[in-house]
Amino acid sequence: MDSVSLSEATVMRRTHLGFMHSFRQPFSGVTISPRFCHTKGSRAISSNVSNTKSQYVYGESLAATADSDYKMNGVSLKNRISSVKERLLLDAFDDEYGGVVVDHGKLPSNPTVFTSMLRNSLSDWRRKGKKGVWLKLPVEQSELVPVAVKEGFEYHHAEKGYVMLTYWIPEEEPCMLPGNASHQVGVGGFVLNQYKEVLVVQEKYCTSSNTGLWKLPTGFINESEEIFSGAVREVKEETGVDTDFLEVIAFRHAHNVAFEKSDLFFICMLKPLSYKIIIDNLEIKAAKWMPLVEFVEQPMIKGDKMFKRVIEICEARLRHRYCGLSPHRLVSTFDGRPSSLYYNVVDDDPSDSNCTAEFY
Ligand SMILES: NC(=O)c1ccc[n+]([C@@H]2O[C@H](COP(=O)([O-])OP(=O)(O)OC[C@H]3O[C@@H](n4cnc5c(N)ncnc54)[C@H](O)[C@@H]3O)[C@@H](O)[C@H]2O)c1
Repeated sequence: MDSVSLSEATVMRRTHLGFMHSFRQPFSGVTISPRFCHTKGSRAISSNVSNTKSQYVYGESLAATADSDYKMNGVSLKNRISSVKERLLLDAFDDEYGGVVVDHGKLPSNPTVFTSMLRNSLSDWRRKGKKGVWLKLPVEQSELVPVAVKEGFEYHHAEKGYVMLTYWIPEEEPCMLPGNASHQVGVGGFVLNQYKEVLVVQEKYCTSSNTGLWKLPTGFINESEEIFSGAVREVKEETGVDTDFLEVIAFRHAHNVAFEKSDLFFICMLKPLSYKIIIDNLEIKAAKWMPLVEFVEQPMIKGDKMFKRVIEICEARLRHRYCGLSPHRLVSTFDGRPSSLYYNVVDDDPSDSNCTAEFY
């Protein structure tokens, strides 16, 4: 109990006595800590209040009194009572699907208090017909995870700083909560210079069958990063070469790639803006400009259906016989978010087409 705050201790004792029973205790018999009674914009109930007004009790009879907006020391008792009751429930926001999102910034630190508040909240949400519950538990409060799991919550996803758990309340309806993100998103840069040389790397860590292979620079895009800027960043990080994004030439969709996750791999055509190579020693063993014909002749590229096809597509693009997808920034009124729509030719506006863009 040493890390339990006064307010949490109060909740714990109530829990022990029984929820409604403790509510029926007269003011004089209940220790109310200033923090427990504190509401936004009003002062805490002081101990002399409880002595003076000891005839008023929690529960239905007090609620009746509170409804008439009885005042103690000039402060509305009605507000105070609802504040005390709310403190026994977890703070949560409604979501647009009839569910609730628990405010992780206001979680109690003590697992016993959390157990009680979670149970009360689940009953309350069930009574109100709520559906899905989202509970984000920060890593600093990881001791609350087993409590939530014991109450029936399931893991949804985790990041470095938290684990997200969910609970589906309606027993008669199938769970409609969406699953965790199902894909990782990768990018590869096809960068060609004026001598028809392609920018290639040898990876430091790769399967034995790929040892010695000269390949396109590849990597993963970061959270909230655009495909076009992720490709430019990856090429810069691995080779030191600055580029301009031109087009998405093709993308590959594969499954069960990393811990059962699927993989979207966008092959991007980039225009070189610099030529000097400075490799990233952590990831890359070597990098160079390699004649395209030599690159294609590598047995691993020649024998790989996907890479062979990718090179064919890139060559067709060089001859203006093929057109990739270029990003167009727009805001959709559907969700109000700025986003990138990738497309190629717009028939009635040839200037919008990127098929004429040069590569170097
Ligand atoms: N590498 C290829 O030859 C190749 C071929 C086809 C498609 N792709 C696509 O390229 C995209 C990126 O793949 P990639 O092969 O460049 O990524 P990768 O697996 O090489 O990972 C990128 C970097 O992340 C780090 N990393 C990844 N997993 C790690 C781990 N378990 N421990 C420590 N460090 C780790 C390493 O620094 C690594 O260089 C994917 O979409 C993939 O499908 C790559």
